[in-house]
Amino acid sequence: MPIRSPLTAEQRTAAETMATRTFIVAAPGSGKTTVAAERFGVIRYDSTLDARRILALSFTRSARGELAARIRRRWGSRALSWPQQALTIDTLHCEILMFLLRRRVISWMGGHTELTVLDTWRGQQGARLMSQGMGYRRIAVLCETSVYSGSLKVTRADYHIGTKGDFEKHLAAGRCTHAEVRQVIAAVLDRAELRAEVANYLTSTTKAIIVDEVFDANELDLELVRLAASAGVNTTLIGDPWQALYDFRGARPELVPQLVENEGFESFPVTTSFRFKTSGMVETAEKARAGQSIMLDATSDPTECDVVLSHKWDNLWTGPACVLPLSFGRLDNQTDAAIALLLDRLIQGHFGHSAIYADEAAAILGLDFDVLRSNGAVMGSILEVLRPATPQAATAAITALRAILRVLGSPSRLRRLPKAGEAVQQARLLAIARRMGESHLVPGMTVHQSKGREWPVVGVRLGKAELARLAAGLEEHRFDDRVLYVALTRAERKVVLC
Ligand SMILES: Nc1ncnc2c1ncn2[C@@H]1O[C@H](COP(=O)(O)OP(=O)(O)OP(=O)(O)O)[C@@H](O)[C@H]1O
Repeated sequence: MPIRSPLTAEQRTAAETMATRTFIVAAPGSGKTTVAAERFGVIRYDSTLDARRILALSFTRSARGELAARIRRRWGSRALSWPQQALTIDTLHCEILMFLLRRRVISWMGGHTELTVLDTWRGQQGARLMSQGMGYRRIAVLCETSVYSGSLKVTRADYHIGTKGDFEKHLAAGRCTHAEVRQVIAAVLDRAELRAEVANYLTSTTKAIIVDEVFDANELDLELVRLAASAGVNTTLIGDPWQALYDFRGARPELVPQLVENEGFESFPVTTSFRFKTSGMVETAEKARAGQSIMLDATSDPTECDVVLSHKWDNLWTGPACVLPLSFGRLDNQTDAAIALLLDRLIQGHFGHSAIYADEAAAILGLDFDVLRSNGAVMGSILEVLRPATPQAATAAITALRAILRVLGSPSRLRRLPKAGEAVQQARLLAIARRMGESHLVPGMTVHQSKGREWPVVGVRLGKAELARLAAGLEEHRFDDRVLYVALTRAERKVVLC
């Protein structure tokens, strides 16, 4: 077994407690993920003979990946061998739903017991971008013990299915998204007899759950945690209320203290931060948490930064040309996807890893990402077309891009977009071209993407309103302030304005 890392007394107490309901609250860089990984092994390798799994849970794929990597690094690769698992909570929802279907506790349209669960309806038959006030979207409802289709007013812009026929065709084919899974699980947890089935499933399969970043949990996630804890599953919750960022997933950080109190969790604060290596950073992080005014210095040389962060992707693209953002953001059409793949080629060349959403872009275009990668020279040749950074070069590049994707096997025919759409794509290509002339590029990403990570020097691109919030003093209950807080606390040595 690998040698144990030197944990502080606080960290060790939290990781090794015999308590069965454990709540670990910790500041940035104080070792939340370190303690989560440690506790996983402490419970996994304790002396009790128990064949049930230890389940490490987080809320996004990247956070799950980071937690799994830390567990393996600390305890060796066998630490996560079957039945032990590190999952996103959405995957746990799917697992529970399919258990209920297989056991015929509830039934799905068409009698399916295995489902294809998509991230989004986007690209599926009948799906369109619907925003608030655009009528009703279809949802999954549970009547008695059968899943049917129902409807609900659109309250948040997203790709939804509005017509009953299209929606039911998907359900009858055993196809849904995580949203429908959550709708059904929420209905299941509302019914005592079905809730008891879930409790039985959890206690028979799972000895302990360790939930990292618990302040990103939504109401349903917390209800599942409550059920697991009250059913006797050893439950550890770890997080920092200042770092709750998943509002779009319905995160309800304010409900966590209530759950902790009502269910009798024992609290273990972990206070020493190992991230901050300079007195300046210690002071900045302390002031931010205390709601005191913060003034950041602007850098005259952004290449001194190891990363540049911003709330929104657009804000990174309008910044210095030496900052290469890892994405343009959400992919709304096939041309967006094509340009994301071109950006991926540039990012691969510079940083040796993928652009964010590159695999999603390949999927939208019906391309095999690995085949695309092995044809990297083709994308490289389009970047060369773009290099002069003129409008003519951008037009030539986009024309070549559309033609080449067909050659690479994309079944999609990338049509010209309406004039305004084409102008956006031209501007994006020119923004890529401008970066190609830079000798030193710094990666740019959103604060959401930076969560859980750290760099020596962090640049932040802030607007007037954000600077005003920093000057006024941050408040934990304000979502935008928490985004700023996470951005500031990614730096080990220095955080500067870019
Ligand atoms: N006891 C320790 N001794 C030395 N270094 C430590 C110790 N505990 C954690 N670290 C280091 O501190 C850094 C932050 O740890 P970790 O990522 O676990 O913190 P975190 O609280 O999860 O961070 P975040 O607030 O970003 O989510 C890592 O580089 C980790 O290796």
